[in-house]
Amino acid sequence: MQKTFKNEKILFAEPLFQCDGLAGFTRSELYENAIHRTLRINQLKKEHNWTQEDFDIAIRCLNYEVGFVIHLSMFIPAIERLATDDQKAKWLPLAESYRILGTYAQTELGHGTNLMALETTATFDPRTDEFVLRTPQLSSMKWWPGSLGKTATHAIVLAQLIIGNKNYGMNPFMVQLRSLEDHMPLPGIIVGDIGAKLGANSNDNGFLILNDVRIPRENMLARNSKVTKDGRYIQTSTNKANYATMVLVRLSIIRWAEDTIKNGSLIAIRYSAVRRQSSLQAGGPEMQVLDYQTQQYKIFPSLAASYALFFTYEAMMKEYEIAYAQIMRGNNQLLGQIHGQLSGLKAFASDLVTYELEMCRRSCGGHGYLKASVVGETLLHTLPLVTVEGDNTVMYLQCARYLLKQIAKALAGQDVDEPTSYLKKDILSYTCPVQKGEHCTNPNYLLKIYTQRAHSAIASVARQLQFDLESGKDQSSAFNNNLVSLVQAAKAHCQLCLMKNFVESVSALERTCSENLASVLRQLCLYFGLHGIVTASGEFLESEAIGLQQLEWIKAEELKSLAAIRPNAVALVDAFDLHDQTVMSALGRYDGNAYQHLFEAAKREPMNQTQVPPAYYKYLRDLIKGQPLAKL
Ligand SMILES: CC(C)(COP(=O)(O)OP(=O)(O)OC[C@H]1O[C@@H](n2cnc3c(N)ncnc32)[C@H](O)[C@@H]1OP(=O)(O)O)[C@@H](O)C(=O)NCCC(=O)NCCSC(=O)/C=C/CC(=O)O
Ligand SMILES: Cc1cc2nc3c(=O)[nH]c(=O)nc-3n(C[C@H](O)[C@H](O)[C@H](O)COP(=O)(O)OP(=O)(O)OC[C@H]3O[C@@H](n4cnc5c(N)ncnc54)[C@H](O)[C@@H]3O)c2cc1C
Repeated sequence: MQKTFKNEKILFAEPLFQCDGLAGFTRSELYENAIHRTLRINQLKKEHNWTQEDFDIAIRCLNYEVGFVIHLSMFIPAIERLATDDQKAKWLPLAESYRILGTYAQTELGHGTNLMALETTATFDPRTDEFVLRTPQLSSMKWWPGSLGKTATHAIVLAQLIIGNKNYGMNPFMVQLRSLEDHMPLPGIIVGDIGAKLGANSNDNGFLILNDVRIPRENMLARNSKVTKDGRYIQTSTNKANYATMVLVRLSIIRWAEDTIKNGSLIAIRYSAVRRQSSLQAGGPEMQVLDYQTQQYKIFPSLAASYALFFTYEAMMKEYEIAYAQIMRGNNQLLGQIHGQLSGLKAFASDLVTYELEMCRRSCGGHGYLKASVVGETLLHTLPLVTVEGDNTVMYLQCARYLLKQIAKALAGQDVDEPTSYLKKDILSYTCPVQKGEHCTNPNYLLKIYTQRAHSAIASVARQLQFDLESGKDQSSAFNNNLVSLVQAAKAHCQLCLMKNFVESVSALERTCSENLASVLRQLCLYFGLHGIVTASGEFLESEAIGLQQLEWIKAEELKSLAAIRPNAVALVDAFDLHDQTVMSALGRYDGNAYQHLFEAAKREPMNQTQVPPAYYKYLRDLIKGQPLAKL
């Protein structure tokens, strides 16, 4: 699955990268440990001539538990996408050599989703050929950017550009925050950490107040628009090109989601293989819990999702590279498609994995509630994905907006983008391909069912919107009246994309891999398709993509699939080729000795470093000896 990291032994030979879940670390220790890790990986890269891909895989091996991730995942990519060639020549060498450490400061205390309403301003001062940056009120302060609190020396600040008394919308500005001499905040800069979070506490997400901070005109990243010395605003590309960095990160979130669900399903399946509990035969031997149908029903979806997201990421990476190669040459033809696709898939992938990770955690029983199992930690670390780079609901709506435009083109007989080509079909000519039970074992038949359900959902909400508009509702009321259906249509399209990528990828692999492997992957793909229909059966029935008889056959086939996957379940997670130090779970170790590793982890617990706790001397001793307690 993940390209085997040939340098794994080098990485995990070092104690720095062996922290078993980093249990007991304070926030400051987590923060320091993360920075230390990033810089040590950078040294290893130089010492062993690693490629940038090796460096990136090393960070993934550590579950991104490293320092200044934003510098690498957003600050540098933003310079690459938003700066002119001259600006790149100035800023990229500094950023790539860590001479400056950056963040992407867009979200404010009062606004994260609605970029048009961001309050930070950058006012052009022609007298001094500078921009004056200001966060005018409490709600304007930048709030959330990663590494902003204590690390970043620079920020790409997204601000409303003001020239004279005209607002030219959100534009990117390079702002130095801290001295490169003593790391103190510069004049006019108030910056700090926003406080402890549910997870990812090694990251110093921060706040930033800008009090009339002056920067030179050339600090406006000007690939897509610039201001001349005499104060003229010149737009050289669509202003949405300034959103480019977010599109890239939405793509990387699909990869992040894939990585986390692989960890979760590996822990749950390996533990379920070694855990024996109860028996179905009175007096019989205790069963591996992995043999209970309900346990398989709970955790095989995460296994299938791991492979589905792997194939979808690979497909979307190719789609993204084609789109951005064109966009960087000034051809924005694919901008809407890649934005619509990645908005929806980022939301769908993060929704899917946060749900399935909790199922993986629950399937580990009590031990799933221990930090040492790491599956709970993985969930906490994954939760932000439903919010970062765009709240999922808002992202689904962006995807739905794209789908509405595509179906309008299809109905007008115009060309549509490849990902929505199914909208050109005559929705009324559909006949469910599953006409008898055994037809449920054909993933291509299931794909036709997914296609009809998505087409029907998009067509239905488009019709309802049209009806609302024709009955006199204004645009925004008609939209708000149908937001739930729009989200539903976007989810249907995204689920179709995952199924399509899974079916097509397995079909391509069949031509080169062994029949044994092909049959295992076909089985997993079939299961993914069946399970997806069962869990959204209402929508599949409503769209008439299937009838009740088909649903009955599909549910029966899904349960049969569980038994078919069971013999290969452990091998399928071993195939992720994840090092124990990557998974870091006492329950998911390759050697299967869960109880021993749990006990080792308990022994490392700081509270166990002394036999008698300090609280005994303060409170318990007198209590136990019946002595009168001093006033507390
Ligand atoms: C919700 C958004 C997209 C609304 O944007 P807005 O400017 O208000 O435009 P419209 O919805 O009216 O759309 C206009 C037009 O622009 C197209 N478009 C929108 N976004 C993009 C894009 N990214 N790329 C290309 N094109 C885009 C849209 O399709 C419309 O096209 P038409 O042809 O139909 O006119 C916007 O407000 C938004 O993106 N909000 C989410 C904010 C966000 O994602 N923040 C992330 C901050 S960084 C972060 O979270 C980092 C986390 C670090 C970590 O991961 O740990
Ligand atoms: C861990 C973490 C790291 C982050 N890192 C960064 C960073 O490095 N840089 C940065 O700039 N930002 C960062 N962010 C901020 C993040 O991008 C925002 O939180 C995100 O864009 C959501 O915006 P919001 O928080 O304002 O939520 P809101 O938009 O206020 O959402 C609140 C609710 O309102 C709903 N809602 C909002 N608008 C609409 C609408 N139009 N239609 C329907 N419903 C709507 C949402 O669905 C949600 O349910 C980070 C956030 C987190 C959690």
